Amino acid sequence: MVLDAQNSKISINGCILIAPSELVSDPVVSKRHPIHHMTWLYFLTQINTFDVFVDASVNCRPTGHSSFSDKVRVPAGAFGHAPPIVPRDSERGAAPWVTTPCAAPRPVPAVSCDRAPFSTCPGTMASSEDDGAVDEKETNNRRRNRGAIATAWLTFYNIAMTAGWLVLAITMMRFYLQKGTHRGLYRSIAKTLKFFQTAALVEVGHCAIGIVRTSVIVTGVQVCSRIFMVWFIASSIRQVQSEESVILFLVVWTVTEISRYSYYTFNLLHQVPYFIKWARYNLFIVLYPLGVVGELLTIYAALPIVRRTAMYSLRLPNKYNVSFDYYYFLIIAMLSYIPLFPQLFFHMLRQRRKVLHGEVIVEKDD
Ligand SMILES: CCCCCCCCCCCCC[C@@H](O)CC(=O)SCCNC(=O)CCNC(=O)[C@H](O)C(C)(C)COP(=O)(O)OP(=O)(O)OC[C@H]1O[C@@H](n2cnc3c(N)ncnc32)[C@H](O)[C@@H]1OP(=O)(O)O
Repeated sequence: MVLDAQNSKISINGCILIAPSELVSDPVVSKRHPIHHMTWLYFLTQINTFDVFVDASVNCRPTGHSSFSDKVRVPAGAFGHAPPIVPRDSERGAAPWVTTPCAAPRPVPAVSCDRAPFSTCPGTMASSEDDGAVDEKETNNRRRNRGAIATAWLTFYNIAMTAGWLVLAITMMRFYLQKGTHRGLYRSIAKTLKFFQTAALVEVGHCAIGIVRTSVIVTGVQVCSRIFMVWFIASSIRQVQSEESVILFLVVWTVTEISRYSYYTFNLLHQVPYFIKWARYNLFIVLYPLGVVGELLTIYAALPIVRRTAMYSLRLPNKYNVSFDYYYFLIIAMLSYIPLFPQLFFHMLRQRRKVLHGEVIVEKDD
């Protein structure tokens, strides 16, 4: 990929993306942040505000929309200091790319954001003469657009969750140091764990109302699978509580959540210590598989108990005339890790590339 700051061009895979002339002639675009505004332009395109032209004369891969059927990655470091914007699925326009130069670009609306009212919105363009001031203004715009109440709530939520998981970590360490065994450890933390893990349901709401830019589905799968582990396995089946696998996923979750929520907190305050960012976006590479192993081994250990006791199962005949076998449900739950876990893991790998390597990753829906 080639960035041509002077001519406001981004060339990806040999295809050159050119800004509509209105934007190129904008003094801010042409003099100050040409490439930065190309990012805006690019994403505005995703919400159908502009056309972006792909110069078909330049050795483009297959013409038409399919020329961008792969991922298009743009290193965000090239766009100045403003953080990259990744559009949510719903914002990716149906056919934003054109492969031949069009007629005049559509007029630029004053505010071009069609996102949820609290969301970060790339709607305004800075016009200050000073580079730093321009970036500052844009950062402030993003902050303002999320809304002070939403930011205050997220900060409170993340601090509370960091504190909760720290309490869990300290309780577990103290228990182990005092008793020298993991037996009984789960019971000592069960209430706190249930409270803080269940509170994570709020995060699905954050995504749904658009105050954080994460998919509801990804967050929903992650949070619900954890809640299921806590309420319907570890807390319901006492016999599994002393399994080593329970301790494995508890330790893994605790380390993950302390680094995750503290990262979010510092991120909201715009002061992230590097080691926290590093921990958030590297530890999961080891912790995620370990967590999955812990969870699966625990469910596996629960299977014979569930079969013996027929817990949470409904046998026919009954007044509802339905049958449900929790044993088979657990087997299906275990199998569902096969398609679902890779999705979460690769989502995190993409987040990692975005945050640590400054790549904006846009996946074409088609
Ligand atoms: C009911 C029957 C169930 C049957 C079972 C089904 C099985 C399914 C398989 C599931 C396997 C799960 C295994 C798992 O439980 C094991 C483990 O967790 S092991 C530990 C390792 N795990 C992890 O590291 C994942 C931890 N979880 C997460 O990271 C999130 O939940 C996840 C949704 C996976 C990813 O988070 P997100 O998409 O939000 O990524 P980022 O953290 O990079 O954030 C993106 C941007 O959003 C901002 N953000 C997000 N949340 C907040 C917040 N609370 N406050 C403020 N800001 C937030 C974040 O800052 C990013 O913003 P920006 O782009 O501006 O930087």
